[in-house]
This record gives sequence, structure tokens and C-alpha cells, in this order.
Amino acid sequence: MGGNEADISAVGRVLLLGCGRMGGAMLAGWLAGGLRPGQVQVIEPHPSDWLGARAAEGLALNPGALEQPDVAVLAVKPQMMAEAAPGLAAFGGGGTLMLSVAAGTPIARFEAMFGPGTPIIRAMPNTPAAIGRGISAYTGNAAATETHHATADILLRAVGKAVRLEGEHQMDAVTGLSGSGPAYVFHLIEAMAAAGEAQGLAPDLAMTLARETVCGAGALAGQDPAPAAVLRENVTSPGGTTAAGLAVLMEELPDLMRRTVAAAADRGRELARD
Ligand SMILES: NC(=O)C1=CN([C@@H]2O[C@H](COP(=O)(O)OP(=O)(O)OC[C@H]3O[C@@H](n4cnc5c(N)ncnc54)[C@H](O)[C@@H]3O)[C@@H](O)[C@H]2O)C=CC1
Ligand SMILES: O=C(O)[C@@H]1CCC=N1
Repeated sequence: MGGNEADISAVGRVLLLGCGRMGGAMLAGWLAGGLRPGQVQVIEPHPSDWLGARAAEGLALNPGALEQPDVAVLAVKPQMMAEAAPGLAAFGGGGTLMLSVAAGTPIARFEAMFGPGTPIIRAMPNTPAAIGRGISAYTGNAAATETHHATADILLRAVGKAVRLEGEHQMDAVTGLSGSGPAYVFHLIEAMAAAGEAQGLAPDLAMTLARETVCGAGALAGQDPAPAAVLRENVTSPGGTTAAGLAVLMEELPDLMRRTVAAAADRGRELARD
């Protein structure tokens, strides 16, 4: 986990299928980390201006003929995967590592598309990858060697931290927790701002206070190795205001969060059956 020391250009030729929010965030991290534009092919039907500028620097954008990549990163929506991924079928069978970031698309589905001998790694990143602060979890099939796992690790760590899972059975829980998790935190900001407004603060002031509180607390949690419970206790004076607030929150939040993550994980399992 952590660290960006590895030479990313050593991963070889990379093909990115789908350069939207997640694919674009990863590509930006790879290029910033030292992957050369000339190493990258991108298939994207609606390229952004930013992607067009990278093409002017030597990246191959929607090339007429694809060259076999060392790694193909599959970053289209799960619902698009069955239509988009078979276009890479010629690269199945062993020479190309298939690295999917799609929620709810099982490794077995890629093995059916690309052949069982194809090295496939399934990963779940999250959107803080856009600022190099993502956390990704990944796991591979039997054909994925340690070298393939190391390649995936380098690409994922270019946009944050990465952890290797024990197996694919953990992936839906990961998706429900860290894949979808940033949205829960953004909603927390919204809910805190609304609560501040309910106490009479102007909307702009309430939003500034809520947003900076979440940013500051997140940064503190990232830098201070103390357990989250200790950081919480550091805010909580006996008989004080925080204790009064937490008495309400801690009554409701654990079960609410358990149901939230379970609903997201269940949706991942549903997508796997679609
Ligand atoms: N947004 C998030 O927070 C996360 C998303 N993911 C996964 O990343 C994948 C992409 O999600 P987003 O980037 O959010 O979606 P997005 O909609 O921003 O990006 C998908 C991109 O695929 C392109 N596309 C559509 N059809 C295509 C085709 N046939 N060939 C090539 N490209 C095609 C679209 O034009 C679009 O730019 C999904 O599978 C999702 O489950 C994983 C973790 C977090
Ligand atoms: O909402 C989704 O399905 C994707 C996967 C995790 C975050 N966004």
C-alpha cells in the first residue's frame, strides 16, 4: 500500500477502454507519473478537450488499427462492457493483462469474453484518484502472475494507494465501502450544511463550515496514526457539546451505514447477475 516509487513507464503499452471520470482520472495520474503519451492508446467515443490535447502530445486516440497492448484497462460502465470489451478479444489468451475497474462485472465474465488463459485483474478504485488520493483494491484470476499483479499495483498506485484482496468474494463489499464511499462523505457535507442552516446559519456559511470541517477532519485522519475512535474522543469533552451531538449520531449512524454499504454491495451482486 502507498508509495509511487515504481517506474510506471516499465508497464509497457497501455490501452484504455473508456476515458470518462474514472478512466480519465487514472490516465491523468499515469501521465503525471511518467507514462509517456506514446505508450497509450485510448478508445473513447466522446473525448474531452483534455484528452484531445494529450493526443496532440502523441497519445493514440481512437486509432484505426489497435496495437496489442501489455495492459488493457477496461473503464466503461458495467452496462456497456458486453458491447465494448469484445472489441479487444484479439488481445485475449495471454499477451495482454486485462485490468477492469468496473463495478459488479465478475472475472468469469471476462474469462468468457477473452478466454480462460487470459490474465485478468479486477480492481475497484474511487474518485479521489482524480487528485492522487484514491484507494484501490484488486484481485486477479489464476492466469494473472505476480508480475501482472505488480503491473496493476503500479497503475493503481499512480493515483493513490492500493491493496491486494484475498479474493474476488471481497469485491462487492469493497465496492460498497470505498468505491461508493466518497459519495457518502459528500452527502455528509450536504447534510451537515443543511443542519447548520436549520440552526440559523446562512447557506454559504453553513456549506463552507461543513465542507472545511470534513476536509480538515479527513486530512487529520490521514496524517495522525491514532485510531479514529481516539480522534473522535479528542473532540469530545465530558459533558460537552460533542457528547450531546454524538449521543444522537451514534444511536443512528452505525446501523444506517451498515444498511448503506449493504445496499451498494447488493447492487454490485445484482450487476454481476445482469
Ligand atoms: N465513478 C466512480 O466513482 C467509479 C467508477 N468505477 C467504474 O468505472 C467505470 C467507469 O465509470 P465512470 O468513469 O464513472 O463512467 P463515465 O460514464 O464517466 O465513463 C465511461 C466512459 O466510457 C465511454 N464509453 C461508452 N461506450 C464506450 C465504448 N463502446 N468504448 C469505449 N468507451 C466507451 C463513455 O463515453 C465514457 O466517457 C464503471 O465501470 C464504474 O463501475 C469504479 C470505481 C469508482
Ligand atoms: O456507482 C457505481 O456503480 C460506481 C462504482 C463505485 C462508484 N461508482
